[in-house]
Amino acid sequence: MTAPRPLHLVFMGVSGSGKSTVARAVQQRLGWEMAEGDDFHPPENVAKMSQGTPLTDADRWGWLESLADWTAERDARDEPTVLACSALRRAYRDVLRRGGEGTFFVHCTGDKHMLLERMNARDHFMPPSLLESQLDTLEPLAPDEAGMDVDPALPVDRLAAMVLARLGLG
Ligand SMILES: Nc1ncnc2c1ncn2[C@@H]1O[C@H](COP(=O)(O)OP(=O)(O)OP(=O)(O)O)[C@@H](O)[C@H]1O
Ligand SMILES: O=C(O)[C@H](O)[C@@H](O)[C@H](O)[C@H](O)CO
Repeated sequence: MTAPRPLHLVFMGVSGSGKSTVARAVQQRLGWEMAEGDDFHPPENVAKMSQGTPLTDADRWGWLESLADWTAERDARDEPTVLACSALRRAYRDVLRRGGEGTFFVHCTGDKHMLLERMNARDHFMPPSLLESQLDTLEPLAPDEAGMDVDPALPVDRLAAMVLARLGLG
């Protein structure tokens, strides 16, 4: 029997959906290395978003490749990882899946009203005006993609426990 590959948990969703918050909660429970996708954006992407202009596919490919490379490096060392990354389209997730066979997506969903409220309440470069384009771009997980949906209206502790339970890590 072949040894199981390390797990790579990717917390995905539109801006304000809580992916970074839930990813961090899970990371703290598991102690795995975590990357924040926002930290990998080139300055041009951050400048664009800050000015209220949505990113295009062309803006995202290099960024996604750098995240897949980060994961692949750890996969090669048999190390599991946690990543927070919007991963809005299936084609984007295809790039991230190149990081390792054990890639599993946790989609933080949430209704638009709640997302807007949360975006308005925080201090962040991503303006709430970009939520609409994020929702237009979003392609939810298809049944054949390894992953699960979670509702970010629930408390963070509960969400982290649900993810761990689903993966048999709780
Ligand atoms: N389950 C939750 N319950 C209550 N508040 C939450 C929950 N999850 C996240 N939040 C709050 O909602 C806001 C957005 O969360 P967070 O920054 O994690 O979202 P995000 O998806 O990473 O957004 P972005 O991609 O724009 O950085 C934050 O202020 C965070 O504290
Ligand atoms: O794919 C994208 O459009 C981006 O990753 C955005 O989702 C932002 O980085 C994030 O929401 C801000 O934190």
